[in-house]
Formats: sequence, C-alpha cells, structure tokens
Amino acid sequence: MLTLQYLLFEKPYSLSLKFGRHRQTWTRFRTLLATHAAPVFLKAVNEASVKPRILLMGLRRSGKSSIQKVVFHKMSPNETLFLESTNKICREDVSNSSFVNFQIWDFPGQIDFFDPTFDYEMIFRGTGALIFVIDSQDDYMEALARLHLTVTRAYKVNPDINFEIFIHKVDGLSDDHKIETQRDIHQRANDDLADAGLEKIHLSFYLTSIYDHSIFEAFSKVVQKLIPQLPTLENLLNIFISNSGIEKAFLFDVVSKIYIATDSTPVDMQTYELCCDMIDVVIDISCIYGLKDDGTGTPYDKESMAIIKLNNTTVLYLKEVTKFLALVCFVREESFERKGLIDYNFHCFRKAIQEVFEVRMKVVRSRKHQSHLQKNKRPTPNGTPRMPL
Ligand SMILES: Nc1nc2c(ncn2[C@@H]2O[C@H](COP(=O)(O)OP(=O)(O)OP(=O)(O)O)[C@@H](O)[C@H]2O)c(=O)[nH]1
Repeated sequence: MLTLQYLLFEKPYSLSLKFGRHRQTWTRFRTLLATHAAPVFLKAVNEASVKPRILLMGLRRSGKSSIQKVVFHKMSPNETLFLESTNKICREDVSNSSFVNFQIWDFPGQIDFFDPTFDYEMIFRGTGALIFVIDSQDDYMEALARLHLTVTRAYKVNPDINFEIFIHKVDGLSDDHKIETQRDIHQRANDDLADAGLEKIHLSFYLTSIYDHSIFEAFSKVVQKLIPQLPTLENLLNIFISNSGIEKAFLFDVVSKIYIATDSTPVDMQTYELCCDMIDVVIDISCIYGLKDDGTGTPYDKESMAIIKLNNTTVLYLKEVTKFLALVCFVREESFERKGLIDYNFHCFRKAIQEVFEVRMKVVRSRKHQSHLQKNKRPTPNGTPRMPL
C-alpha cells in the first residue's frame, strides 16, 4: 500500500491505492493533480455560481421535447407520440449530482429571431451548448437553413458556445442511409459556414433516436463538455482501472443514465447499453425489494451495489459513489477473483471524488460569503451603512 499526499488549495489531498499491477502510479497521480486539478478548480470557481445552459432548438416536430422527456423524465418513447407542440420557451433545472448541474431550455419550433420580443442576445450570452435537432426522416433543407441562421447569430453573441447537431429519428433509416444522411448534412452545414466566411465554427454531429441508447450517449457527450472537472475524473478513472485489473469503467449519473466520465479506452455502444440496462435492473429491483414495508427509504443509497456475471466470462460490477453517481465496471472473471483489491481501490477512488467535490463546494461557499459581505458594505441609497444580516 502506498499513500500519496498532495497539497491542493492548502488542503492535504490524499489517495491510498493498493497497486495490483503497476507500482509507479503515484507519479502519474501527482502529475494529474498538478496539471489538471488546479486549473480545473479555478475554472470551476469562476463558473460555479452560473449554471451552464443547454438550449434545444430545431424545427417544429423535430423531436426536441421528446428528447428532454425521455432523457430527464424517464418517459417511454412511445408516450412521446402524444406530446403537444411547445408554444413557449420551457426551462428546466437539472441538478442531479455534484457534477451534472445545468439548465435545459426547450424552444418552440417556430421561434423567430426577428421578433423584437425575443431577446436572443441575452439567451445566447449565458449558453454553454446549443443542441440543434434535425429530423432525418423529413426533408432537411429547411432545417439546414435554420441551423445556419441560428449558429451564425449565436456565434456572434457568444463564440464559446458548443454547437451540437443531433441528426434525429435515425431509427427509421437503414445503416447505409444513416451514414449517407450524416455525410450529406455535415457537408452542407459546413459548406454554408465556409460560404459565410465562418469556417472556424466547429459543429459536432451525432446520430440519435429516442428508441435506443444513442440519445443518452449523445447527451452524455454534450454534458461532459460542460463539466470542468472532466479531465480530473478521467484521470482518476484511468488510475483506478489500471490498478484494479478492470477493462472499462463509467461514472454514471443514475437518474438520467448520462455517463459523466469514463476512462480513456474507447467506448463502444454495446458496452454503454449494458451499463444502462444494469442501472435499470438495479433500480427496478431496489424499488421492489429495497424499500421499507411502509414504502419509505430510497432505492439507491450507500449500500447499493450489484454484480452481474455474463456468459462470456465478463463481470459487470456497479457501486454507489455519491447520492447520484454510480461506478459501473467491466471486469474479466479472472480479475474479479481479486475483488478485495478492486474494493479497496474503489474506496480510495470514491474518497478522491468526494474530496474533489468538497474543495469545489468550499470555494463556492467562500465566494458566496465574500459577495454577501461586499453587498452589505455598499452604502444604502440614502448614505447610511447597511445593517449586517
Ligand atoms: N421515430 C422517431 N420519432 C420520434 C423521435 N423523437 C421524437 N419523435 C416523434 O416526433 C414527434 C414530435 O416530437 P416533439 O418532441 O413533440 O417535437 P418538438 O420538436 O418538441 O416539436 P415542437 O414542440 O412543435 O417544436 C412525436 O410524435 C415524437 O414521438 C425519434 O427518435 N424517432
């Protein structure tokens, strides 16, 4: 066992790992904190008081409200057939966990940028990501024109926005047709930007459908770009898996099934789907057998953990990390024989995650306190000092 100590904002930050295979991890861990943690926290401090905003835009009936309902409200995809058209901007706070914390604004399809009552400058100024939904089963020429108008307007106001294009409803397309549609939309959207001299704007494209996990995966990637602690989380996961004989690990927001971080090995869709299914199984079984007789208690708490053995010598291992986060790992059967080692390293990993969060909260609290003091220092309009609250 080796204990690592590093001073972070004058707070001793320690992580003890039992090293299964590699013994030089402490150097990597120290480098991680030095290179990532400090700048990441400073960014978090600056942004902590403002919740990043995600806008859902696109033509009428492209599927915006359905996406929001399926991802964040557990609505079944078939029920979205009965959703009514949105006729005003709907805002919603998503504050599931310490890291997933943002606002989603669902826009009506017919929004008009030239309408003087629509203050798009104010809206785009505080936006982290703009998701533009294109219905791939429909003729998308009008959608592309609207995309161009939206992106150019938004970029002028706020060049830091992430532009995320969901080529949606791909469940109705064959595999070849999907690839062809994505290529065509990608080409046309970028050509339009190049014609306007705006080739520096980067658009990210995703093929999505509410009828499979693609919408959760795409949303995970959108949200990850807004989490300032992402590099720290990824590096902690890398250290954890390499010392525990784990093949792949995801840090999940249990409520939305968005994965907020994973290690640096590539993600494949099937692995992600298995993890989502496992979370569903755990929560469903907990809801039946995990609550008290009078129905009180929560289906997900400190004790939550699950092991599922697949028939291909792989083991799925789920453990609670915080009130809203779960770690889901893929382990080979032979590596899972050293479960004690995995559990010990997991314990250290969880502690590290909690400390990352605590430091952030501490700084947020002190900032709030300082701004409160400053507010009270300012004289009142008639010149008398303010009473301390
Ligand atoms: N096949 C398929 N249909 C979808 C998908 N997502 C949404 N839909 C359907 O598309 C229709 C329109 O969905 P909405 O979510 O109401 O669309 P919207 O963009 O919010 O529409 P407005 O509120 O009018 O702007 C509904 O009938 C949904 O069931 C998808 O991934 N695949």
